Order: sequence, then C-alpha cells, then structure tokens
Amino acid sequence: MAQPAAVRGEHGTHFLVAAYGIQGHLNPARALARRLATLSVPLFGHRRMFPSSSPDDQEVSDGVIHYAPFSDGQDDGSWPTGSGDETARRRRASCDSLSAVVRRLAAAGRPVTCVVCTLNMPTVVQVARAHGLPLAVYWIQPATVLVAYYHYFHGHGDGGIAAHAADPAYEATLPGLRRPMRMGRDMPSFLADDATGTGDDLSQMIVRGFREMFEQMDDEEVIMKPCMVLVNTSEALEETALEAIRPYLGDVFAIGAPVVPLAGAGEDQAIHLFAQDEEKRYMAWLDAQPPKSVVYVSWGSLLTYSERQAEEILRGIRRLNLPYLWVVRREGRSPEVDRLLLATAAAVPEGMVVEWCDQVRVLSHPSVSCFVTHCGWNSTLEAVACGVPAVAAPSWSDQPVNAHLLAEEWGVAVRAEREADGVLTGAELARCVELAVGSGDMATAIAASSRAWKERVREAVAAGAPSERSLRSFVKRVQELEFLRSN
Ligand SMILES: O=c1ccn([C@@H]2O[C@H](COP(=O)(O)OP(=O)(O)O[C@H]3O[C@H](CO)[C@@H](O)[C@H](O)[C@H]3O)[C@@H](O)[C@H]2O)c(=O)[nH]1
Repeated sequence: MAQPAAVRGEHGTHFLVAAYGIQGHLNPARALARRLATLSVPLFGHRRMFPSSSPDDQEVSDGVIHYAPFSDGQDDGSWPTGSGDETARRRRASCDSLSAVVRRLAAAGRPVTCVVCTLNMPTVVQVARAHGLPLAVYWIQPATVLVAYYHYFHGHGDGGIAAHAADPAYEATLPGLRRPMRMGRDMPSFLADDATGTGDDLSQMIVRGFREMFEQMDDEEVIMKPCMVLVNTSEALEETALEAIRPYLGDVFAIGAPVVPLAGAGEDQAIHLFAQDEEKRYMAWLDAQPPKSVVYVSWGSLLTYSERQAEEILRGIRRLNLPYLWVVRREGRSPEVDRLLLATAAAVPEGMVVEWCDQVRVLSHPSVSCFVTHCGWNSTLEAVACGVPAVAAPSWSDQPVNAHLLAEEWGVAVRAEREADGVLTGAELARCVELAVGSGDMATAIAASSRAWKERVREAVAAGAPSERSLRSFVKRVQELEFLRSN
C-alpha cells in the first residue's frame, strides 16, 4: 500500500509541533512531526526518548524529525498540580524555554512559521502569540470528545449539558452525536468530576486546562483567527461529529488516519518511553500460538493495576483458558502485584506477562484474537486499524466515549461494565471475551465489522486519501496566512 508522503511546508514553511511528554500524546505528535518538521516535548519526555542526549539535553535529529526539547518547569515529569504560585513559576519557565527554542531554530536558519500543540499546553499558545505565529491545536482525542467538551464549556441546549453533568443517568444529545450518550457511562469522565466537584487534584487540573484551552481558542487576542484545529481522526470514522463541530470552530482538519502507525508500513513509527521486553521473546511466543487464539490485555501508559484488579484479570483469564499476553508496566507496579505475577507464571503458564511491548506489532500478529483495552484513543485507533475485536473497559477521561464508539458506533467491541469501585471482574472479562470472539452471533457480527473498519481505515491512510488531503489543506492554509502576513 502506498504510504502518504511527507507534506512538509514548502517555501520555508516550518512547523514546530509541541507535545506533552507522555506516550499517549507523544505517539500521535511524533507521527505528525514525521510529516511536518520539528518536535518539541518537555525535557522529562525528551530524556526518556534519548537517554544518550542527557545530561546536556541536546537537540537530536533522526534524519526525519528534528527534536528540540524545552523545559516545562517540571523536569522530573511529575504532574503539575501545585499551587497558584507554583503554576505561575512553571509557566514562566516553560514560556522562556520554548521561546528560546523558537529563537534557536531561527538562528539555525529554520525559522518557525506555525506552532502546533497537543492538548492543554497554554504556555505553548502564549509563546506562539508572543512570536506572532499562527497556532493550530492538535486534538489527539476523537472528534466526538471535542464536541462534548466544546458544548460543555459553551453551554449548549436546555441549560447546557453542564447543568446535567452531575446526573449520571442524563442522556446528552448534542449536534454531531448520532445517538444520545449517557453522562455517567459514555461522556468524558472529567465533565461529571467538574460538575460535582469530586475530581481528584489531577482531574481538576486537567479540567482547568481544557477550560483555559477553549477560552484561548475563543479569544482573538490570544490565538490569531482563524483558529486551526487538527483532529486525530478520519472522516470515515467520525464524519458526523466533524461536520457538526465545524460551524463552531471553523478550520477543522481531520488528519488522523495517516498518523495511525501501521506495522509493516515500512516506517519506524514508534518511540517507546518504557523499556520493552525483548521483542524477539514475545514475538516468538506469539508465533508459537494458534491463529486467532491470544487475548491481549493492555491498559496503556498511565493506568496501573491494584492487587484486586490484577487478581480479577487473572481469574478471568483462567476461566477463559486461552493463551494471553498481558502488559503490566514496571513503573507503578506494587510489590503485591509483583508477587502475584511471579506466582502466576507457575499457575497459569499458557500466557506471558510483559512490561511493555510494541503494541501495533502485537495487534498485527495473526495469533491475536481479542484486545482487552482501557480505550485510550491511540489504542482504540490501533485496534480498529489492525481489525482486532475488542473488549472495551474504559476507566476515565475520554475513554468512556471511545468505548461507546468502539461498541455502539462501529460494532467492533463488547462493552465491559466495571464495578462501582472501578474494578473489572474476572467474570465480566471472561463474559465479554466470549461474546467478542466466541462462537455466538455477536462474535460473528463483530468479526465482520472489524474487517470492514480495518479496510476503511487502511483506505484512509493511502496516499491521496481524505486524511492526507486534509493535512495538505492545512499546510496550504498556513502558507496562505504567511502570504497575507508578509504582504
Ligand atoms: O505495551 C505497550 C502498551 C501501550 N503501547 C502504546 O502506548 C500508547 C498508549 O496510548 P493510549 O492508548 O492513548 O493510552 P494512554 O497512554 O492511557 O493515553 C492517554 O492519552 C490518550 C490521548 O490523549 C487518551 O486517549 C487516554 O485516555 C490517556 O490515558 C498506544 O499508542 C500503544 O500502542 C505500546 O506501544 N506498548
């Protein structure tokens, strides 16, 4: 399959893509930067990507992407949930450091002409403004989530969904949602957290970040109009939501499909922030399993497993009696979970636990039958692009929406219900895997939908397909803005 070519700016257009340094943000940002230009992530992420560039924190180039790190004032990577003074200090440090990157690139003969930033990076917005540069927000979650946040903060409809966000049974109907979505089950978890004031520090910090981002997007003094929004989705996947948000936001470019990394596409798309288990070991193990037999379990780069949750997953796996590959990161793993896994290696030997793997390669392997996922948006896109039926077990943030898309919109997953304390029980896990890939009618329907969506997503990544055209339109739009500014 022909791969989309790079669409870097011509005539001196140079994009600086700034992203938060965690895996779920880095993957889509890096895939975009491959096609555009320089990637700037906070130092803690840069150091994990390029340990050998420390301690000097040098800029790095891999021949395709130029990596120019900046300090966001929190170089240990801890979440910035501190006090007002602390936030102000971090912001100043972050603005100064990123401004220095912009000046350095100019001095090196590569002046930045447009800044792109992922979610909740208000200081990047300020830097773009200070340098008189146009800015595009790179929305790395689905368009449906963009619709939900936009109308939450702008008060759509009867009293606004904000008025109902505290009611888990409320069915939200918004422009672009093809069917009502239940507030407690299908909408971003931060809306209810915000409305009820029950969110923890991290959740509150993230909601504040979203609110500020939408305020910045509304404010001509902060972001030059038109405000451009790139969405990591494709028209094929979310046409209705994209259509419905355009009247509110203006220039919305659905560029997602080309940035879904596809194994075997001949491009090294992934940089892993976690030490991978020896790839040969788990790939050889997968090679030895029967076709479409392995249950792959992964909850992304942020969630950790409590001891009870780990026990329940093992209980479910035992009940299924299928080979399994389970990612349990070393970071954040408690000694109790460690002990449990050691004991399991003996008790349930037909599986493998890894600390981290190349997920796209795993999902592309013919022995994998089912993906038990937390529904991070990258994992969601990867499941669909690889045609692997899923068990959708969302936890927080955008994940309930992504689960709704997987199960109800695209019909490629079974939605798992967690208990009130957030635990996915073994019985529920096993029930859902059986429904998703067993011998019943539902599994047959899910298999057919998975094949069909895989085809659609692959068509969307082909050279000249709508997503690539959309990325080219974005570049053209930036060039028009440059032309207008310079004349
Ligand atoms: O062993 C592993 C496990 C994961 N991954 C990759 O890590 C990424 C994980 O991203 P995602 O699935 O989006 O999950 P999170 O890391 O949890 O991402 C955060 O960021 C996403 C983008 O904003 C949100 O959709 C999620 O809810 C949020 O938790 C994916 O590309 C996976 O392929 C691996 O390569 N190997």
